[in-house]
Amino acid sequence: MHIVTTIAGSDSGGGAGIQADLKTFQELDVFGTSVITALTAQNTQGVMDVLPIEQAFINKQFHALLEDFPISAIKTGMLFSSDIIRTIALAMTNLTIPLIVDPVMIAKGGETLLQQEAVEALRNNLLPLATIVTPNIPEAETLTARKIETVSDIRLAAQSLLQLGVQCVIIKGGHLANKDFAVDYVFFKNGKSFSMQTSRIATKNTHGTGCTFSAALTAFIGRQMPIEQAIVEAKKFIQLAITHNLSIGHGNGPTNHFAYQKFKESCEVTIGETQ
Ligand SMILES: Nc1ncnc2c1ncn2[C@@H]1O[C@H](COP(=O)(O)OP(=O)(O)OP(=O)(O)O)[C@@H](O)[C@H]1O
Ligand SMILES: Cc1ncc(COP(=O)(O)O)c(N)n1
Repeated sequence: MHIVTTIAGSDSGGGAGIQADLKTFQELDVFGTSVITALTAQNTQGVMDVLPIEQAFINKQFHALLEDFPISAIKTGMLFSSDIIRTIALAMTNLTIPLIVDPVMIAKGGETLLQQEAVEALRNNLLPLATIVTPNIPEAETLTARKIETVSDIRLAAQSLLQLGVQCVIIKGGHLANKDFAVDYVFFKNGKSFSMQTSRIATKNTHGTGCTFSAALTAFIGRQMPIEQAIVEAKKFIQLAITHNLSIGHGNGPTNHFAYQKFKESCEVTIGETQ
């Protein structure tokens, strides 16, 4: 059994954060473990409050796992503060476990999940240790201090992130003006790149899409799947989870983690160039 870890915030509403990650891990046959960085009082309508966990206790959770389990992949989600980021980065130094960093910054409702002052720590302390980083367009803009409006801007932003030492950058194109397709752009350190296109699902139930995508990627990487295949399978997982989204709650409902196992054979991802 492959064992993977999510280092993220708890979403009491169950659609994002630790809860989305563990549901995804379960569906993909890996054993999920967790380090909780913050509690959120949250539902499909928004984040009411955030309670960060003390650094020393985050450290204890992480070391409890490292001492007992042969972890095969780790992901990070909501990290909230520069202190928490530095704690995780320090614990990750000298580990050779693949690290997937989802640079969560702002919730769908606009609430802060990463303090402004923590962006530098994310760039300087954690990204150099990352195997894969998965920003959406606003996150990539914040991390690179560049405006992104075209595919050529995406390429420049990815190059700037690769220069920090990240092995692979996936920029999720959900915020580009494209009503028909959801296109993500993948860039590797060795210069290779490709795009992944699926049909855009018209739904408001997209709570936790970023968390679920990066958790699926972590599960496939943890299962030792080759990285390019893992990225495409994770795109299939999130496409099916959004297609079969759940209308629960009064706001932005969650995605459906059960859909992939049922429908994976029928999901098409079109691979293209990044021009
Ligand atoms: N409506 C949608 N239909 C199909 N895929 C989507 C949709 N919304 C997001 N995705 C995909 O879900 C994955 C996670 O996207 P994520 O939500 O983190 O980023 P985004 O789409 O760029 O931003 P946001 O959803 O915050 O507008 C990506 O693969 C993205 O392309
Ligand atoms: C605890 C927590 N972590 C992350 C998100 C972001 O969710 P999304 O995946 O929709 O960007 C969230 N709303 N809450």
